Amino acid sequence: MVHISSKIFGKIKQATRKYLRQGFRDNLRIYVQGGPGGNGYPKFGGVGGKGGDVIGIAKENLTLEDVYKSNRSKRYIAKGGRHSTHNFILGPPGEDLKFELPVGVTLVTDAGKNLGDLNNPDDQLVLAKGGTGGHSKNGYLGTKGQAYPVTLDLKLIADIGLVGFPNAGKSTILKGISHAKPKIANYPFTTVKPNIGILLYDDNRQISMADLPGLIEGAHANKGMGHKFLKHVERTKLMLMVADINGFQLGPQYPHRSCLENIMLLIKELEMYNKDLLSKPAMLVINKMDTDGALAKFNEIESQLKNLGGYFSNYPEEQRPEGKLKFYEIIPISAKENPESVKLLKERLRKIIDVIADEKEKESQTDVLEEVKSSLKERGPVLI
Ligand SMILES: Nc1nc2c(ncn2[C@@H]2O[C@H](COP(=O)(O)OP(=O)(O)OP(=O)(O)O)[C@@H](O)[C@H]2O)c(=O)[nH]1
Repeated sequence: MVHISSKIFGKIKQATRKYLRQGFRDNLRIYVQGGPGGNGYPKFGGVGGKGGDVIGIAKENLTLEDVYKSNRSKRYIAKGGRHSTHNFILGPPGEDLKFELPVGVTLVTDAGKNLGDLNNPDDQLVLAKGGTGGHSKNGYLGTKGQAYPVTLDLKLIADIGLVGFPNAGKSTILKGISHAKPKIANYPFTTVKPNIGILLYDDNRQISMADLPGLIEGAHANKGMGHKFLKHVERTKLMLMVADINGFQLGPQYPHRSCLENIMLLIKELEMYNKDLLSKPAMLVINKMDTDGALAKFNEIESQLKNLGGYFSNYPEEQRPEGKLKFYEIIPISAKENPESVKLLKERLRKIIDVIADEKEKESQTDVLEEVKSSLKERGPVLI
């Protein structure tokens, strides 16, 4: 998309968002090393103690900045196992090194091996295993523990992620929809905290919504930055795409793009990052319906909105997305001037999130059923 956008928008001066200037840390590279195993004691067939493991434990309300500040050396080295001696034939194991990490981190080694995710509080993950103790089968020499640099990559976990070009009204929607006293989620994103809101419903149901502003803006403004934020969309249950009915123009020197063109660019942007994003549940909001001529514009494009594929086919291949993004619903609103429309949006979001949850539930039930069926096929009685 970077190149597509630059074709369309030309070279764009970087616009830095406030929280980007504040230096929000969403990844951190550390070094982990399991403790070495202790040596065995050949004379008595003694076994050396196992080296300690390095273990990460997920904790809420923690940021990667906190992790960094608590250990600026960024080295996590577990204790070695003790050697076997004539007093301790079985050498005592080395102590594990446990430390806390924010909920939502993925841990990847430099070689690209994914060690796993910490998605829920108190989840634990062994980042580096300690070495085994020396014994008769390994010449009584303890082995080294695993050791490598690991990158902690923090992904936002929210039910809904707002996706859109700058100025479309994402922040206004977030503020309006979680208005009164917006409950700011307990997410470990100190610097982006104001961009995550909770939608509270009468029955106390809560749905979290994240404004991911750097997302698209960054993708076309400078290489990498937009993609850096696009990763947060991956974990949301629903993408809420927001487009201004009047379209978007980055500045007087750039061409004006219509609402439909913006939608196409956004979809292409998502596709270029990860085409799997297009199979995520999505909903489209057309904002600023209070502005002059908005209703006429909406009526004009309504049929095309329902058949985006047909509309995109008017554009050259390199500009239009290859895949399709299916919107559950398309809702025109005015985030600023029409609280009723925002209320309606809030209700529809609840419905859709519930439908998605039901579908997931059915899927997991089908999975279990399939598992049971296949295990019966292998081991169960043959029914004649
Ligand atoms: N007329 C009108 N203006 C709106 C509406 N919603 C938002 N705005 C205005 O549009 C401008 C941009 O709104 P934001 O909510 O900051 O948009 P955003 O998508 O978060 O923009 P970035 O922060 O640049 O990503 C502000 O001046 C808002 O007051 C609307 O429904 N109608």
